[in-house]
Amino acid sequence: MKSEIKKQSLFQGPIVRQAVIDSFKKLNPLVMMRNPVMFVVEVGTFIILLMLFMPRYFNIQNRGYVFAVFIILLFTILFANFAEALAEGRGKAQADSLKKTKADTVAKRINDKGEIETVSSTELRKGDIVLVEAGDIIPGDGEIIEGLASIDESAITGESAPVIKEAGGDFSSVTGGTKVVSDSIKVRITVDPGESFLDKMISLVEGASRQKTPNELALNTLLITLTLIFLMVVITLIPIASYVGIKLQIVTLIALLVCLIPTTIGGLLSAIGIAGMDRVTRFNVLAMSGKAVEAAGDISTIILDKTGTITFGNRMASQFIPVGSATEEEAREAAVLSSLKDETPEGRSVLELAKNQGFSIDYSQYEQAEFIPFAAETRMSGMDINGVSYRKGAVDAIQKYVQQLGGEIPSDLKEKSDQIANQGGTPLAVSVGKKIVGIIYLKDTVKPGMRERFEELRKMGIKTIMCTGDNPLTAATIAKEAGVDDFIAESKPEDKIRVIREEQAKGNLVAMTGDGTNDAPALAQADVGLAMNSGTIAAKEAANMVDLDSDPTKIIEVVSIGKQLLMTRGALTTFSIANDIAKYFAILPAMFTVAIPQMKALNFMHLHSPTSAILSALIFNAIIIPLLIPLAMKGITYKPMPAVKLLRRNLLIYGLGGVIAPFIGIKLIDLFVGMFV
Ligand SMILES: Nc1ncnc2c1ncn2[C@@H]1O[C@H](COP(=O)(O)OP(=O)(O)OP(=O)(O)O)[C@@H](O)[C@H]1O
Ligand SMILES: [K+]
Ligand SMILES: [Mg+2]
Repeated sequence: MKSEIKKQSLFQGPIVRQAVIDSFKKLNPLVMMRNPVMFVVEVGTFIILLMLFMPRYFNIQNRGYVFAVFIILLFTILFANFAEALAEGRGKAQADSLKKTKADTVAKRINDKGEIETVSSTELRKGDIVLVEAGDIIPGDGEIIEGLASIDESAITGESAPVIKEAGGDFSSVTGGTKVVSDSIKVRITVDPGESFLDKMISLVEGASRQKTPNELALNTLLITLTLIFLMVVITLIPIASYVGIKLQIVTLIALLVCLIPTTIGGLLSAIGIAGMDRVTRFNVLAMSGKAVEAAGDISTIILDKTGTITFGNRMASQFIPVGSATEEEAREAAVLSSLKDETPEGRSVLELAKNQGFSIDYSQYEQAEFIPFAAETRMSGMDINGVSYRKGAVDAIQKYVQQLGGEIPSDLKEKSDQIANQGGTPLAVSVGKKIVGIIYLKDTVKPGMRERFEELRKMGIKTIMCTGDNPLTAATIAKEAGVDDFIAESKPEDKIRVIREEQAKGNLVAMTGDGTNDAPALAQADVGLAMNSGTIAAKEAANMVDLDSDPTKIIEVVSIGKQLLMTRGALTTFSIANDIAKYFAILPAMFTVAIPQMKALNFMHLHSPTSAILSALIFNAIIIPLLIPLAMKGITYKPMPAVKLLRRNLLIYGLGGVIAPFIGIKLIDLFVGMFV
């Protein structure tokens, strides 16, 4: 587990240089149009440029003043462009290093005749089977169909410790570009060229597929409305001014407009969003959309599965316990027979334990048998031979199964399975025909630190629900040990979806973490579906986030980042609008004092001269954007506390701060500008 963020300086040389170049490229009006507030500034700047070229036509006397306004406005736009380019640049740098991983590799494809032919990885198609041996790079995304290998996934996760992947179960998916360190596996390729995980990851961090989120769209509408209102305010000033006998200069009106419209948030808005996505990536979580990250900031319930999420998930058989009149030998033999072709880790661990206990078996006897693979629906697995059925599975499932066949339930079954469940283990009942002969004790352990992590979530006001296919006693024991708020036992895949839908119906946003194919529908239904990279392909496709480190508690960081993103955007919007109001008081008196001496009373800032006042307000308006870039990119620090308290705190800092800051800032700038004008 590693959840500390990868540290990286905000202003790295090459990224900054590229961002400066991009700031100019983004002056293209077609690009600028996507940001209506800054587009208005650009139009104003262009009009002023025309005035500079045709001073006589516009009757310009003070060309120096006009030129100064032009330069300041140009920089206002460039600063906003720089913020966005800088945020984008960090993702592009990461994409470049991923592209290096994506170089073509040689694949050993197995053809219909079972022969191996060497082809380029780019020729592989969905459904192809390849052999990957120790030292080979896995040529494409796929699922292991045979074998077990340790795999170095550092090219994608940055984590150097190899991970074990094996056929069957929840740890069977492999990613193209990673390397087999030991053993050999057969992999069925599951994607066509260009659709691989790495391709998706590159386009994601590059921001190529970035779209405005619902929150951003809503805020944009607000900003456009404000801009239109202020445009009207400024236009109505013209008749008012001429009524009192002042002819307002167009330059001054444009300057006033730019000061009033929310340029600060308009300039930083997209940088905030991009940086939020980038922060998630830095935690080794791939978010498929900004919408998912924002939703994470608002969730109130998290559904987690037990095995592999809260516990380590290497459920290993540790004991065969006979029940009823059966002996331990009978229980062991039945357990083995029900697991002969069970490819899940649980199934293999049964064979392993029996072997270690000195049990041996003649496999050739069972070639005719019909195998029943494990299914989350039935919660059983086994085999049928010569009319006898061998089954193992969840105790309640096996009980129902033998009762249907007319069998009896041994009197000691409940006591013995409860004992295992009370210790947090999973009991699997084993049956031969309609007789239950024993119990397999599957051991699993809760991951360390879970209790603290769930406590953190509780402080954020988020409820945790553990959803497991396991029996209620085991579930209760693990739930208590891990400290989740609630649990649901014996749940099938559709039960997980039902729980999520019920929460959503109450108006709550729900997050779900999972790794298995049986989790896929629920991952898709949840507002935030976080799949483990170690998990199955179905789970990863259904989810809208993938954790490369396969650490389910990462959801906590994702939630924090989501909250931070929403808070940062809210705080800077508040600051920006509060700011604009203050600028009004700097500029308006300056415009009118010449004609109406009484307006002097409003000039409590005692700015040097009307021209200096306007220029100072404009300069403040411009430089506040780069000054706030670090805050926009790093985000406001989030500490778990109730939402109301948080809101009050932020309003105080950014609302009040936003009103006060410009008075101080403009006054200081005026002291300097006043020396020249
Ligand atoms: N290989 C197997 N053969 C028979 N029964 C199994 C096997 N593996 C698990 N079971 C039983 O089926 C139940 C459900 O298993 P499953 O892996 O689907 O759980 P789940 O819904 O993913 O929940 P969790 O992963 O939190 O335990 C288990 O609790 C166990 O009783
Ligand atoms: K402004
Ligand atoms: Mg599971």
